[in-house]
Amino acid sequence: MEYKIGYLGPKGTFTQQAAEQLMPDNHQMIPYPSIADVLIAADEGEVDAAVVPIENSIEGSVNLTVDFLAHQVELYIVKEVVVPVSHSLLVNKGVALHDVEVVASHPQAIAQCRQFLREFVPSAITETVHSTAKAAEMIHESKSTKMAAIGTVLAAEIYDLNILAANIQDRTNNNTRFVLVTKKRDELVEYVSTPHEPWKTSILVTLGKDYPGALYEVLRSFAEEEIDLTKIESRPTKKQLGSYHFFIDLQGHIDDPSVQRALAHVKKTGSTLQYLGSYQLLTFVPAKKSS
Ligand SMILES: O=C(O)C(=O)Cc1ccccc1
Repeated sequence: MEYKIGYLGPKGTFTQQAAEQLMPDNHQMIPYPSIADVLIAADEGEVDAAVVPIENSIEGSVNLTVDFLAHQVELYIVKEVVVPVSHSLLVNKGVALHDVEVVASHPQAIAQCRQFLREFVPSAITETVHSTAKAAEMIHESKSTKMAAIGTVLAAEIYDLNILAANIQDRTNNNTRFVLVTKKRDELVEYVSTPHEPWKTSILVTLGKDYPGALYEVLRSFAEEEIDLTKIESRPTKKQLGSYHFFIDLQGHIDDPSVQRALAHVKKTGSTLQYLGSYQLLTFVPAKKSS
């Protein structure tokens, strides 16, 4: 089966590298200019699935992705991969560090390299664009002698740029979680899942009404079933100030009896549940260095 897979483009993003690992066979890989565009494309059936970043070990959730999954589209996570992210500072040939007046990239990439920027290009201003590779493409096309991009080594090759500095992220341990999301949940889960690997489930819980211990009751439902939570994050419901819902990742499959019992209990407390998918983790395989 050949699928159409949308990813946050253009060519040379970290997301493309994640997409190629998540869907390694011969699929049609289609770059989209923003996270919103690729999620809408998957929601409207223009592609079979989309790959987007969802969480970073330094900066936390990619809010745009998380909020889109909650409010804007009906898509399910069917697989995740954690990619070690190493950023490079990319410029047109002949440009030196002291020439750099503007540093462009995805906001998370800029945020992950703050210390480097403050130390080495303290007077440069930053410009945020939809992806790291978009910044690289922009610099190549504009032939700018004042701009640098933060991006991948792959983008340096594709857009014919020099790497002024490598590994510029503030922490060496910089990992990003990417997810494969789709409307064709059952078909794609079957395609990407492997036997004997553990499952995770993502849900969104909205408290029914606010009372002392409401969240505690929700958490107790999982504790009683001895279900391990791997993430809990509150995000505004966007309805009024101070109103939140909770993104919860838990260990187990939605069909596990203990998960079913816990979720039934959550519902009994008056909370509503949105299922975001049960999926497995793909182990990332670093690309072999070309010699
Ligand atoms: O995939 C990319 O290249 C992006 O622009 C998103 C991103 C930014 C920073 C870390 C990982 C992914």
